[in-house]
Amino acid sequence: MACENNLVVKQIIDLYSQISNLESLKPSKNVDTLFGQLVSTCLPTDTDIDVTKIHDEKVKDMRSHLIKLCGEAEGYLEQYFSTIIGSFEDNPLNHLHIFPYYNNYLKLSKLEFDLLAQHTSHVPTKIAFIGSGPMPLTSIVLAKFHLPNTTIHNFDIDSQANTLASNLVSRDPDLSERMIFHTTDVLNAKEGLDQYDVVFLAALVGMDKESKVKAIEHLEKHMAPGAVLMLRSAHGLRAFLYPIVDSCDLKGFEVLSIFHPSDDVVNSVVIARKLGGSSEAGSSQIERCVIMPCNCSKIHAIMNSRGMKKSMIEEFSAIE
Ligand SMILES: C[S@@+](CC[C@H](N)C(=O)[O-])C[C@H]1O[C@@H](n2cnc3c(N)ncnc32)[C@H](O)[C@@H]1O
Repeated sequence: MACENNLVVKQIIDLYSQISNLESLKPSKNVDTLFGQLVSTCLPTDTDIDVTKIHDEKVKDMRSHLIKLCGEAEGYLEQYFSTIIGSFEDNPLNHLHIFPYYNNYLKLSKLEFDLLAQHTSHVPTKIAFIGSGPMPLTSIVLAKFHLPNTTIHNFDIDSQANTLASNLVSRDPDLSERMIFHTTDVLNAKEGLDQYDVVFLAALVGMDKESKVKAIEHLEKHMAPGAVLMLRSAHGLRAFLYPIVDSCDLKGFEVLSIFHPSDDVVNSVVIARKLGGSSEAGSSQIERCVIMPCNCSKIHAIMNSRGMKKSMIEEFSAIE
């Protein structure tokens, strides 16, 4: 059945028309309800919906506009809660649980940390997070719970986002030292990008394929050979909320793995390594993988050891 006739897609189109008619995307009962319904409509993973196979131009245009609306609303939501949490007299980091999606970030950051640990042999000393936002929860969770000796440089195009974010960590004796903020468009960040062991690229940096690839190409040009790039993508219905990063978008990188969660962590995670690193073994595999066509991935459906429902992990290796 054509995807656009799918009942769930029809529900998404209906929610899109309500959201796109909203006066404002700033948090309110109505905005929260609509986006809550949208997220829960897009969460199920037991569908065979592949947005890349949608041919109806209207649905394709709807999807690209909906992704932008979601990004705008996410920015307002972070701004709103960062202002509230930052206004506490004591350490604002004691109140992060007030943010409605805090638990999702705890799970997403743990997932990203686990993938990082699986593919790197040493603890990163310096990480860059591109698109950190007014609520830099990924950086905060990584620094607080997983990487106690790592410095995280947060880059955001929006100076107000950085003002709110640095206020959040300013009264924390540890993170006020290890969280640094830079206001710049990623495309203008050149010097120094080669000093990071790991670079994260937020889902909202590059809201369409063209700008996402532009950001990736820029990072490929300035990152150190062998450094790791962590990106966020989307799979199935969740690709109505966030842009997809394909292995083909990552020229100059070895794609190590793509993880599609099946719980309420919305984003898929992509981990890649910039070519030209030192490990011999890796380089031979790197060449094979980069030269191989995009479908060089083998999809393994695995029962996740943590008892989650079947998740999807794509390990990249040369086709036998
Ligand atoms: C809302 S945050 C989401 C990230 C989330 N706070 C986290 O911890 O994973 C995404 C941020 O990306 C920033 N952004 C978008 N495009 C960018 C660009 N080209 N360069 C730098 N930052 C960008 C936006 O200003 C926004 O604050």
